[in-house]
Amino acid sequence: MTHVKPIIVALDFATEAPALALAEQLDPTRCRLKVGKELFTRLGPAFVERLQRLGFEIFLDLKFHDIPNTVAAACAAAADLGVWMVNVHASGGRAMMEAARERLSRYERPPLLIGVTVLTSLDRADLDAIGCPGEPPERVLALANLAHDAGLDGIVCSPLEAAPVRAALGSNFRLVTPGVRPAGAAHGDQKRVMTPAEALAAGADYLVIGRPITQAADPRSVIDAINQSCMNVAEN
Ligand SMILES: O=c1ccn([C@@H]2O[C@H](COP(=O)(O)O)[C@@H](O)[C@H]2O)c(=O)[nH]1
Repeated sequence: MTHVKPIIVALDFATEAPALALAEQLDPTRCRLKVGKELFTRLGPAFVERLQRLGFEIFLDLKFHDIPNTVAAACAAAADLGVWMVNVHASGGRAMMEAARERLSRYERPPLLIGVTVLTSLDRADLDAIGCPGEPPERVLALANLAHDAGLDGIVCSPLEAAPVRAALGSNFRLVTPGVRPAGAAHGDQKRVMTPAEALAAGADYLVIGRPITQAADPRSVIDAINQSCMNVAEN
């Protein structure tokens, strides 16, 4: 089987007009949308609902990281909004992730609950500097295991770690990968990067892609080209 609709477009905009203009150009059968901290802080739940009315499944990327009670309540707020996917920082700990899981289990159709491992903008030197020495894959695997044991549906990691996490945690654990760049695209602040086809071949389920699409002259053709490049990558 090949991947169905792997692209999640990161809708990182400062105002409503360009975000809505892009969403209205895109096809919900070809991609999902991600609403992150910038857009959500500016436009709030009403904008998420508007995107959902256009037919899009929404990944609400707010990366909750707080005490268990607070994170569980925030996840419930996301579920009430009807989003498709929500995330928490796995480094918030097992009790925090379990509290989120328990709270979402009260919903008939809860959003997918995903744990952020090591941000794709960090490399080994950055981990050293924040007092977490070691290679990113080592830390990603440890946090992936913790998220899995806490009952989460998957993790955010870079595609570079997809293969070892997939091998360790099996085919049902969702791997959501930012740090994806079509060949030749600028990496910007992303440090752990692969192309879309490489990411899927390594075991990623979803490709979170922002600037290469949102800043393109013709975002739809970039999405079509990425989907085309991924067509023959088999699921593993
Ligand atoms: O580790 C992470 C977690 C989240 N992100 C988010 O993904 C997109 C990537 O955007 P690009 O423009 O393709 O770099 C962005 O919204 C981040 O907040 C991430 O990059 N890495």
